[in-house]
Amino acid sequence: MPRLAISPEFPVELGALPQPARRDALVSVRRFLQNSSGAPHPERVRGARDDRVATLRLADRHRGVVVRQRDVYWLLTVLPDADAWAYAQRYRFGVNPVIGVVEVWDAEALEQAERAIRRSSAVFPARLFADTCDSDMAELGVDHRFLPLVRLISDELTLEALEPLLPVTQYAPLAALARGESVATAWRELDACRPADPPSAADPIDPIDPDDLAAALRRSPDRAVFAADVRELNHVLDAPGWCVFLHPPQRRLAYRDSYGQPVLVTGGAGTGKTLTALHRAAFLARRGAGPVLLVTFSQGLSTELSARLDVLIEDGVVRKRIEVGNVDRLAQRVVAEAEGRAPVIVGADELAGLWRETGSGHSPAFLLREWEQVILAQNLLTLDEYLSAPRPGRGVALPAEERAAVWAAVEHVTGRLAERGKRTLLQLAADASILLGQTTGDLLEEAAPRREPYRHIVVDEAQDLHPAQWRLLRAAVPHAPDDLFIVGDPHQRVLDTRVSLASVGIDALWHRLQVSYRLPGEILSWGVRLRGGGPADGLVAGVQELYGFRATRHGPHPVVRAYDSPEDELNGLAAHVARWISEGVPPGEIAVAARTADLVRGARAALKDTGVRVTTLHGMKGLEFRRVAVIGVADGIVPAPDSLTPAGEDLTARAHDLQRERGLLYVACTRARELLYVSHSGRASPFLPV
Ligand SMILES: Nc1ncnc2c1ncn2[C@@H]1O[C@H](COP(=O)(O)OP(=O)(O)OP(=O)(O)O)[C@@H](O)[C@H]1O
Repeated sequence: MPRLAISPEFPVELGALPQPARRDALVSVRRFLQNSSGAPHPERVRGARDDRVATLRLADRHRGVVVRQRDVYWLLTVLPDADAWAYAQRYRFGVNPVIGVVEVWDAEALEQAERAIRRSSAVFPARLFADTCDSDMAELGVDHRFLPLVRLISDELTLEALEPLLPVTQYAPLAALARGESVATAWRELDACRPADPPSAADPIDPIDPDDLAAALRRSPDRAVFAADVRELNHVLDAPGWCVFLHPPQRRLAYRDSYGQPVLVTGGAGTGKTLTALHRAAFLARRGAGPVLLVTFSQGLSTELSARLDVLIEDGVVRKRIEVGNVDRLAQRVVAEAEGRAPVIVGADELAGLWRETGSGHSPAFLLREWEQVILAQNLLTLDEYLSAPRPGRGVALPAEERAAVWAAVEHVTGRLAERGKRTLLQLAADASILLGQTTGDLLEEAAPRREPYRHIVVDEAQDLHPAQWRLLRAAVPHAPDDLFIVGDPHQRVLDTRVSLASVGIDALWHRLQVSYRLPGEILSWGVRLRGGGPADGLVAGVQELYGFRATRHGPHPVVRAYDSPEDELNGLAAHVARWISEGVPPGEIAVAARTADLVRGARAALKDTGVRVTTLHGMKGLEFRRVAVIGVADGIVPAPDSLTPAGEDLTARAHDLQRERGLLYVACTRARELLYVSHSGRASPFLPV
């Protein structure tokens, strides 16, 4: 019986075939797997650069391309006959001698490039890799057949031009050397291409045989998934690619056997943080050590994540072990269970009224911020604690007598809330963490009943959680291996909270994802300029840069359109969206976002009956679409003037507000997988890159 491995491209190419070719190809692949009668035979390809390559006739005028070694067949693609033969002749396949994963070479294009490089090397004597000796090259896994060409490369641009023709395992270490990095750094670039942790002395694996393609395929789950039977084959072919083929850094993080301490994964927009979190939750649930909570920002996002888990996890019993929700819901449940009834949350207007009653001389917004960002954030319980507490992020010094007045105001408000039986959401989180932190039963009894409701918590969109919410999460899971797996991006913060995990008692191991698989380079670099490219704080101690954040493909540049009036702008939007739909983009893959509710209403009216999603900038968080339009990106709208602290009141707070508004626009603009359209009428928002 043949052993069949499927590449990530195959299900995509199969899905793109017209019927009935698609149906016939599917039947042929099943027959091939089962070796049943009528199964296609491998046919050699004349002129193939790799003599292990063959084609399988899968449907009328359509062929699959396979690489064969012994009984293993790696099914790469399915194409019309002529294209399949051309594909089969073009590529060769190898094994990285250092990390043992498969390598795909665009051999035909490389031969052409080699001729050009030889010609230019006769003219330009410079050699980019003159300082790296052959043994270092071997240590970096540089292919011995490729090395003579590497030696002729004269500059970085030539190397960059070769990137699409080379396996990433060859390009990444060479690119690091070309940037002037050390051999050790270049080796780390290669190491990052491993889909699993390197073998340890305690757990050695078979040594790497560069001729053993089948073993290399088993080490390359991002390039090949083995299907043992028709059920597994159907899963690989039917499930979305993200369920089956994780990129190596994502897989390493999601499927590490165990972490001895909490883990934090940060990364730019579209680097696969949410996917990694979903796979980690699925992995932990399959292991079955106890209930898993997957926490995200909003109710809307948790519905989205729930639906994706349903797709990812086929086994209903495993799926049931994961609860998806947001922190507010968790807090509500814990408090409701303890108090026997649902807690009542105070409305924003009522709360502002209570602050006004205090007559403290500060605005309700100032008092609320002081309460949430200083007092609740640090869990300050007495005036003395408050008097001596630092006030990070607050630009106006508060002398002792003013602090006493603020404290009195807070006591007034909390007192009135208590009388009315109401709380804010942050108070609720604080109450819930206290309830979970209380010991129960006899303290002398060794096996006191545990209060933590979960064995594992996985957190998505972590950048916007408040310290009170972190304390609740910490209290909801016991200190044990694999307790907390946290993903987030401080550059996408849309709330005021800036908390380092260490400050809330979470000592996390920090990993980074750097490659955006969502964004084309053009949207990514425009977005980085919009975001300011500068560092952001939060989650880790100190700041994080966007440096190193990169894309894997190209696309159109973002379109920025200026209109004379808001009416023209809406007409322009309607015309663009109509064109996109006429180009065949499904309306569900288009989103329109704006800063204000008025603009959202206007856009909804202009796009009535199109089926396109229209939402606020906040509503775009965590989502993804093929095409995105962000409208009303004008001065006076973005940043929203009434969300900014007056400069006269607190300059630092104002600077933070501006960062938050910038982050919000950045989040909305980085939802586009394919095309981004931004418009304004009147003067452009000061955030837009020039
Ligand atoms: N392994 C993968 N297979 C297929 N697609 C992927 C993979 N990794 C990332 N992508 C693409 O990138 C997108 C981004 O993934 P994900 O939503 O997990 O990123 P993120 O880092 O959480 O993004 P953000 O922070 O911007 O919300 C996916 O929806 C998908 O289009």
